[in-house]
Amino acid sequence: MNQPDALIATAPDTAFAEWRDYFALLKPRVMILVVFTAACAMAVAPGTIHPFLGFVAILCIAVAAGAAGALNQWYEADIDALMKRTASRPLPAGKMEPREALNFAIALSVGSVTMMGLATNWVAAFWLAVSILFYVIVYTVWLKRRTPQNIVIGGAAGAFPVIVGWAAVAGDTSLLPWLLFAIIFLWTPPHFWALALFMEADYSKAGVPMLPVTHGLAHTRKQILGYSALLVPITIAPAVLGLTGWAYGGTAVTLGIIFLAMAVKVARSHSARASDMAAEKQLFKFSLLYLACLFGALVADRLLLA
Ligand code: HEM
Ligand SMILES: CC(C)=CCC/C(C)=C/CC/C(C)=C/COP(=O)(O)OP(=O)(O)O
Repeated sequence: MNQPDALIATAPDTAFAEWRDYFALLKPRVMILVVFTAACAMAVAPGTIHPFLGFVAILCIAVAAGAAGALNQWYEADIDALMKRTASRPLPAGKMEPREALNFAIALSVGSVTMMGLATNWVAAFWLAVSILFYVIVYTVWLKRRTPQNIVIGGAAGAFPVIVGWAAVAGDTSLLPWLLFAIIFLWTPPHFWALALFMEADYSKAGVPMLPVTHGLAHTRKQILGYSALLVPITIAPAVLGLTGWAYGGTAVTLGIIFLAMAVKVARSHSARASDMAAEKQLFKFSLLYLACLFGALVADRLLLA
């Protein structure tokens, strides 16, 4: 092959980004649980919303979460290119021009916030804008490359959507939605650090100061247990305060015992190789099921009481 032919064969094809690439830019798998928690908050919020407007509100939260994920990928294509888990994303893989991704993400951000304001109310639209800005500016631009506390503070981004969902129906916020916010806020460190333990090599290679990279595996395991111990009482608080029934409370206690048992197993583990980290992988997977079941129970509890 002469030189120009070789270039054509290996150069990334950014001319024709496909719909699949745009879809991948939205981090759709993570979005599902974010949207689910927000939809559950909508279901238990006081007030009524027309089913069509409720659907539009959920769509706006999904689009905003996707837009924030796209802005995140636009900003950190350099580190995504260095990590095995993220190297095949559309930007590091050269399937899309950065400018295309940025325009797409800005259009979706502005569109979703505006649509939320028009379809529901501007309190919900305000918190939706805060969610996007928190994920992009506070987490991605400001904290991610600077401090291992990045996900503790930045984790609020993933907790705001429940406030958005609640406000879309109720028009304002109250104690219960802020407790739901606190649940996701405290859940995020065990969720993410369990994964970061077995992905430590990737983050270390990319120079991202995640806790296992900066403070080691043993310290991270202790922090996971500490945050889990804070999380479980907060999940039970809505029932204790009489804001939910005991169907939710009982589920929170049961799930909490399982979550704590798994976190203890992680804290006791000494594995240094990702391939030996069964307890960490189990906790990461369970963290997803845990949050889904907890929010599902919140809705089921409300239906039982109705
Ligand atoms: C700052 C906060 C958070 C960080 C840094 C974080 C980080 C991560 C990372 C790195 C992954 C692996 C993604 C992949 O390889 O595809 C992941 C997976 C996941 N996260 Fe989080 N996460 C955070 C908050 C949340 C929140 C708030 C939710 C939902 C409420 C969530 C839901 C999920 C889900 C559902 C997956 C599995 C995706 C899959 O199956 O590929 N995350 N998270
Ligand atoms: C409504 C709205 C704006 C919601 C956004 C909230 C949201 C999805 C928060 C979760 C944050 C998240 C997926 C971080 C992934 O970390 P990372 O970006 O460091 O992961 P990566 O290494 O996979 O890129």
